Amino acid sequence: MPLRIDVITIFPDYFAPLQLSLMGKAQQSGLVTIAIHDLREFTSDRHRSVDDTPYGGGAGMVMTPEPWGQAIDAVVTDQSTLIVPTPAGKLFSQPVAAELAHSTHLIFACGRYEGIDQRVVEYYRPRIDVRELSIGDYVLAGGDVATLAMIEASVRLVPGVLGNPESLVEESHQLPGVEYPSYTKPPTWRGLDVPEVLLSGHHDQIARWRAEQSTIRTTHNRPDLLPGS
Ligand SMILES: N#Cc1c(-c2ccc3ccn(Cc4cccnc4)c3c2)n[nH]c1N
Repeated sequence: MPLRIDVITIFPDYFAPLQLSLMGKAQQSGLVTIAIHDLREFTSDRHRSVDDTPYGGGAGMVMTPEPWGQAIDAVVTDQSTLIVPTPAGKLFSQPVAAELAHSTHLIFACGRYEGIDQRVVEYYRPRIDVRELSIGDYVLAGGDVATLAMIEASVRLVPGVLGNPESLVEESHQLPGVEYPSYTKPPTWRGLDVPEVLLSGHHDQIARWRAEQSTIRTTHNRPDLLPGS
């Protein structure tokens, strides 16, 4: 049963990259189906409006609930998980990507402006799994880039999408800490040599060196990922 993904957005063109590379191959192989829906197709006024002023005042505009209700109703089933990207969401992570990779149907609601009327989340929460997710502690202009990131991180974990599942084992955020540095040909580049141990053929020594490099890199770049931190 392929993973079905429906993306609802006012900027469908943001999702053209999903036809390329690994994501494109995943769709061609039938492991994943991705459909992009223009929210404005679900409006009923001649201006195809999707936003209005916020109750309680404040800057910016808020996305009105009805177009979202119409759009989500058009694709939702009792197997759906509704993902709402938002700066206020729980942090998206590799474990969350793995959960999403094993879902049946994902609906991504890509908001813009100051976000989507909260009643959309409130309406669907008693009916299906609803997850408000953030990809990090910085503010984007909308949910589209976050959705692209979450789709890519999740779809690459769908069994069969990656040619060599081995490559999933040693990558950052799978193992504790970050991954070791990588090198390839030429053995010397602009006077810089590849670490000798990697050319030695001594697999135990290489494994030990890589573990040391992972710890050094984690300590320097992501001490928060060190065991016991
Ligand atoms: N995931 C995620 C996000 C977002 C994000 C996601 C959806 C929307 C819809 C609108 N905005 C702009 C906006 C600006 C200011 C306040 N509230 C909203 C979004 C930002 N920003 N940063 C993340 N990690």
